[in-house]
Parts: sequence; C-alpha cells; structure tokens
Amino acid sequence: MSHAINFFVSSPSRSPASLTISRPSAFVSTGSLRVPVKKSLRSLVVKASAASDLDESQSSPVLVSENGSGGVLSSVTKEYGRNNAVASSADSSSIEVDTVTEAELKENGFRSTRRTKLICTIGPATCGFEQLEALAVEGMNVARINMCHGTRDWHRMVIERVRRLNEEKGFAVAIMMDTEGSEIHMGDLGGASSAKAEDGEIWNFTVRAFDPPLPERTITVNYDGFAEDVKVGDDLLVDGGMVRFEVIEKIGPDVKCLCTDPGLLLPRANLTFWRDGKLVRERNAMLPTISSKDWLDIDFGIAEGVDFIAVSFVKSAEVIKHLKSYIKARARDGDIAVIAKIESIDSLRNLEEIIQASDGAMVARGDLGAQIPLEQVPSEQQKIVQLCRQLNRPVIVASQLLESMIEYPIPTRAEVADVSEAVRQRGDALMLSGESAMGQFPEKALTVLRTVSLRIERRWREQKRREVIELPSIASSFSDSISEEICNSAAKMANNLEVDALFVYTKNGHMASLLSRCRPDCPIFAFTTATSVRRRLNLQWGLMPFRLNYSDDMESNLNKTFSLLKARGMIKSGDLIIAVSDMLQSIQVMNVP
Ligand SMILES: Nc1ncnc2c1ncn2[C@@H]1O[C@H](COP(=O)(O)OP(=O)(O)OP(=O)(O)O)[C@@H](O)[C@H]1O
Ligand SMILES: CC(=O)C(=O)O
Ligand SMILES: [K+]
Ligand SMILES: [Mg+2]
Repeated sequence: MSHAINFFVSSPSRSPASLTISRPSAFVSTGSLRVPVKKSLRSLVVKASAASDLDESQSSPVLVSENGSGGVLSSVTKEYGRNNAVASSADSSSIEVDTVTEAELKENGFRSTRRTKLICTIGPATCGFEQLEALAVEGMNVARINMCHGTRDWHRMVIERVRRLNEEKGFAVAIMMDTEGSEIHMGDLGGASSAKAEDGEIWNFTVRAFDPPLPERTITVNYDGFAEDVKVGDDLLVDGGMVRFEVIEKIGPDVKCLCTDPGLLLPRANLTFWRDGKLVRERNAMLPTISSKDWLDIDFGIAEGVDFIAVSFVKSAEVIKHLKSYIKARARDGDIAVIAKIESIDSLRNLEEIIQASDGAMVARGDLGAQIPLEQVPSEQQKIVQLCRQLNRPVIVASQLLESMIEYPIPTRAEVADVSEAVRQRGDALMLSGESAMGQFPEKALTVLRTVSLRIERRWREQKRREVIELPSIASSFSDSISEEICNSAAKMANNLEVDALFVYTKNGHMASLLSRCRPDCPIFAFTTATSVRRRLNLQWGLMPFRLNYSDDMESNLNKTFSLLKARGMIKSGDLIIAVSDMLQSIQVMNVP
C-alpha cells in the first residue's frame, strides 16, 4: 500500500500552531519531532496519511493532448505521436506533454532524463521545417534567432515553423530572439557565405557603401566613426580573434589592413580594435545598448510572441529594467523573459545588479573573449554560472562549444571536455551557434551536447557529488521565504529519500525555479496552467514543464495528474514522488497510487 506524508505550513495570516510529525514506518522509525520555523512563530504539521485516502474517482480518466498524429522523421514522433488524440488546449482534462520528454521517460526512466537544456541557433543550415523537426527530436529546448542576420520575414518564417511543429507534433520548443546591439561589425560580404583571409594579404576595411559584388578583399564596416577612430598600428580582431589584422594605412573612409592571423571571415562578424594590448573604446563605447534597429526588432519579437529576448552587450542593469517595463506595457499575454548577455567588460563590472534585474543570463563567450584576455574567460564563466544559481536566474553557456563541428562530424576532445565542464558547473543550458546555424553537422552537434550532458549528469549523480555551493536566501518577503524553505527542504528530502520525481504545481513558475536551483537528483515535473510559462520553464535545469488546468485543491490535482501521466505510461503505481505547490504551502511525500 502506498503512503503519503503531508507537511502543512499554516499561512502567514493564521495564528501559530504547534508541530507534530508522524511518519509511516517505511521511512523513519522515530515518533514525532518539533521543528521551530522562523523564531518559533510558525510551525510545520506533518501528518501521515494513506494515499488510498485520496478519492481516485475525482480524477479524470480521459486523456487527450494537443499532440498531432506523429511524424515520419523520427522514432520519437512515430512511436509516441500517433497515440495522441488531438484536442483543444481549453479541454480541462488534457495535459500538454512534450513528445521528447515523454519518449525519454518511457525509454530510460526518471533518472536518465536530461537535466541540462539545449539551445540551437537557427540559420540557413536549419531553417527548413524538417531540419527544425530533426533538432526538436534530438532535444532542442529553445530555438534562437539572431537579429544580426537574416531579414524579418525570414525570422517570422522560422518562428511560424517552430510554432507549427509544437502544435502539430507535440514539441515544446521555446523561441529566443537575440538583439543585434550597436557594436561594430562587418557587412555581409556581398552575399558570400564566407571569405578566407590569408597571412600577409592586404584587405580594405571601409565605411563606404557598395552595391554587390564587393571589390576583391573588401570588408564593409557598419560603424561610421570606424575610419576616424582606428589608428595605424592598431590590431583589428574579427570575431574575437578568429582572424587578426594590423592597420597599416588610412585613406579617407578606407582602412588598409594586413592579415597577421589567417582564418575564415563570416558575414557580419564582430570587430574590435586593440591598441598597446588594450581594447579601444572610443565613441563606440557611447553607443546605446539597444539601438533604434533593436527597438524595431523588439517590437517584432513582442508581436510574434517570442518567449525570450536576449540583449546583446548589456552594460548596466538600467537597460534591462527599461526593456522589462517596455515589454510589460506592450506584451499581450504573459511577459517575455529578458536574458542579459554577458559579453563586455562593463557587464562584468556590473554583473550582480545586471543578473538581479534580468530573468536570466548568457555567458556569451564569443564576444567576451574579444574584450577580456582569453585565459580569463573560463573563470568568468564559472563565476557567472555560480552567481546566477545563487540569485536563482537561469544561465546559458554559449559559443564555440563544438566549433570544429561546423566543418567536421566529430568534435575535438577539448571541445567535449569544455561541454563536460559546463554541465559539471550545472549551467541551465548549453547553446550552439554557428554549429547549428551554418555548420555542416547541426544534428550531430546537438547529439554530442545531449549525450555528453546525459553522461556527465549521470556520473555526478552516481557518485553523489553534489557540488557544495552555498545558496544564500534570496526571498524578498516572508511568504517568499516560506516558498524558498519549502523548495530547499523538498529537494533535500528528494535526494535523501531517493524519490523518483518532484512534482511542482506553480502558476507563475517561481516554485519550479526554486526547486531547479537546488539541482536535485531526480527530475522536476512542473505543472503550470499557462502555455507561456510552460515554454519559459524549458530553459531551466531539470524541469519538465507540463501545461494542465488545475484547481486549488491539491488532492484532486494530484489525482488528476497521476491518472493522466499513468495513462501515458510516464509514471506507474508505486513510484515515489514529492509534491509541492504555490497554492498550498506544503510538502507531500507519496507513492503513486
Ligand atoms: N539567420 C542567419 N542567417 C544567416 N547566417 C546566420 C544566421 N544566423 C547565424 N548565422 C551564421 O552563423 C554564425 C554564428 O551565429 P551566431 O548567432 O553565433 O552569430 P554571431 O554573428 O557570431 O554573433 P553573436 O552571437 O555575438 O550575436 C554567424 O556568424 C553567421 O555566419
Ligand atoms: C552568443 C554571443 O553573442 C557571443 O558569444 O558573443
Ligand atoms: K546578437
Ligand atoms: Mg555576441
């Protein structure tokens, strides 16, 4: 027979009560405990009850989802998609389940589901419907579109395809729009996909506009002040040093440069210039973080209902606060999460307040490595990942994770080690850039991220090497503190009792992130009523977001969830779970009836 322990915490408005705990013998043999909470003002009541007390007849036996009739491409969609009847999302008895999560759970059980989330930048190599589907099947949680490249019509097409995939095939891929920002970059190479710069060649960097084709060895630059601001002798770094030039002559709008480190020039690559070993920040340092073109792109993103906006070259918390209030005033349903990209010296200086102001951060190592010495990037990454976890903000590790896979089907050992380290640091998500946007092996690159993540996560769980990172209290009010304590305790109990899954019922997603922040050993099933919250939770470590209509009555919610998930074969009788919710401040431990 299955048992349950319920921890009931009285609400702040109620008077203090005393504490009694009794437990089923399956767990602990001791009788009762007294645990003072918050200066003895509050108390926990822990009461043992049999799960059979729950009235199973309340739960709905009907199971439908929005999943379509399955795809032709993958075993995942083939196997699971076809079982799913199509229903409207308004159907109160339905649950929206991600096809890939479902397949992973069924195939490998709770423990083996992937906790680290995966983001793919979409570009010419992956914008087709079937290519997007292949990425979704392979585990893409978020599709990123970079407003540095492509037209708005192209971006709209990608968004429309991703949304259609979700609707028709039961995926839950979220969309992240990344702003261009007003840094200096090259033009688009007159339509060529790349150009090779060889050692000793002289190239002309110019602020003149040309109609294509461009003259040979010519690079246009988007920043009008460029030719005036650089000096002869400066080093010009393309894409953070992937290709390097020395300025040898200035002739009006043209700057003649000698290639000193050869390499591949990509369209619209970022440019920085260095003098006497230091990054030069002339007038370009005064450019706004969000340019007028970025504001138009942001309006576009809001109109298209993207899930995240990643802001390039953030310098201070102000710009994030400004954008968030702009979104709040304009976004139709739900808000859009704002991700601060940490890729400049200024962002490192104001790191904590920037992260506090934002809904998440990205370690954008590409440009960051062009602004600080390369050897400093790993320690900054570690610091940012740790700070984000402490402040409860999702964090993405991005750029060059598998750079060689742009051209080769197998990564280097060093790249695999880099991915492993990001997984070991428990970052929320890993991101592919060129590998998926314009590389030759986008799916293979994603497979590498997925398999390496799974492998490292499993190894760390098996060795019970939960890295000791101090999680300071972050709550801003007494009731927040209760949520935080409940989540910390629930995650700890989940590890100690080796439960199969944590269940969290959360309308705005906050309790789900608090659980994710603890990085527990078991997966976290997060149930939310809003599609937009569900998609946003996709970015966070260990969360499996579901959309489900539910009431304020936890018992009936649990019963409904159990029967819906059991019917899909995602859980079974006897599985041990811990449930928390933001409606009733309680921790419940129970076996699935
Ligand atoms: N929509 C697109 N259309 C064409 N090419 C793209 C597109 N998106 C990305 N790419 C290509 O993939 C490369 C890597 O993409 P990524 O998004 O990392 O851009 P980036 O230009 O390096 O800059 P950043 O990430 O700093 O904004 C780009 O340099 C570009 O060549
Ligand atoms: C992702 C990004 O913007 C960078 O690495 O620079
Ligand atoms: K960008
Ligand atoms: Mg960048």
